[in-house]
Amino acid sequence: MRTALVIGTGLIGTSAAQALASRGVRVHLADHDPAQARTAAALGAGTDEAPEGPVDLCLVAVPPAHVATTLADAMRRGVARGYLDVASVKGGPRRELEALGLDLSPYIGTHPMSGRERSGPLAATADLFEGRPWVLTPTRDTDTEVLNLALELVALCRAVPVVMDADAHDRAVALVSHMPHLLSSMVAARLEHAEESAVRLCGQGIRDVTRIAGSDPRMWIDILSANPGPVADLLSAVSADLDETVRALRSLQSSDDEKRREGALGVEDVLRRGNAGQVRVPGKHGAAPATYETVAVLISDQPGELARIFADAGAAGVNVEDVRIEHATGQQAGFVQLMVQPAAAPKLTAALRERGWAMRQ
Ligand SMILES: NC(=O)C1=CN([C@@H]2O[C@H](COP(=O)(O)OP(=O)(O)OC[C@H]3O[C@@H](n4cnc5c(N)ncnc54)[C@H](O)[C@@H]3O)[C@@H](O)[C@H]2O)C=CC1
Ligand SMILES: O=C(O)C(=O)Cc1ccc(O)cc1
Repeated sequence: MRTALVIGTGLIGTSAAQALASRGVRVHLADHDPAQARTAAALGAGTDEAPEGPVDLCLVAVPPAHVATTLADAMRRGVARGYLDVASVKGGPRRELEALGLDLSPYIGTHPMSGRERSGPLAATADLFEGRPWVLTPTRDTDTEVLNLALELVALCRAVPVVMDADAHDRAVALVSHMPHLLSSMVAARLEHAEESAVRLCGQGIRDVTRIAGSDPRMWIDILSANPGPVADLLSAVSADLDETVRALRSLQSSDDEKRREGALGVEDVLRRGNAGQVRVPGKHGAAPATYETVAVLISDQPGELARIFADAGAAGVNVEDVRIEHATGQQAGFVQLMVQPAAAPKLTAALRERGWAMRQ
């Protein structure tokens, strides 16, 4: 692939454009808000000048409700040899395109399973998709040349291609993305009017559970509107679990020993089923869950501290597999938890200590 046009230069469009541009593809950037395309260009994602002739691949990265009209417009103008979108839902946009009566052989619906709770080009990073699944939903009618272009895009973004049927994809993401998103919002919503004295006790657990509740509601209304049935089915199963758990907790309040035993069994049941589900969540790069050792380093809230730690870990020859930041409430300091292979932990601890970092024992 030598040339590409990215329409919609927000988080996903700009991240993909940066990855392509960094690997030698000439990328053109377009957005209905020209300032977004200018910002993406300034971030090294390509040029905001229009291409002179058809490009190899047109990637549409606009909110789901605008995908079909944006694609239809681009296809009618003949801007590319192949057309992809990246929307978080796949069945609806395809049906909308079919209803518009277009030849869909040069189109594939795709979905990179990677993102963030922040929007816009300033949140983009060229490595956003590295090691993450990128779903492709070709059909019998898809042009082979376009499928090859899509696979090339996924490879250039260092993602892992996964081929699926569009409706099967929508049921799967209802389970692993859309239903969890709503639950995250519901947990976070309990904090809105909570006492400050309670909120200041927040630790890493609630940060993990509520991170995605910070996402743009306009985008999520679009996503959920295009997948309401599968999400409602899952939420109703969760609702049954909630009812059971409330009953169990009420039994635990009883003065009757037998009732309290029943209550404890009910609570244990949901916790154990949670354990069984949690171990199925793949680790980084879609591999089996890995057990890392955590090395915790004290940092002050100053610019460049994190970059220095990563540089020192790199100089010690240790690969940091994952990272978490634990802010100390009300202080200008916190701990960075570096997750590394267990065998590398003593080496990293020694190297960082030698370079003057304060380590948590
Ligand atoms: N946010 C995430 O974590 C993920 C999002 N997606 C999908 O990627 C797509 C883009 O999402 P984000 O990049 O997060 O959104 P974003 O809000 O960061 O960017 C969307 C961009 O599209 C532009 N836009 C809106 N309507 C347009 C139109 N009609 N023509 C041209 N440009 C238009 C906006 O100005 C904005 O720059 C969505 O379909 C979303 O479902 C897929 C995977 C992850
Ligand atoms: O922030 C995260 O961890 C996400 O999982 C973001 C995300 C949002 C929407 C998608 O369609 C895919 C991924």
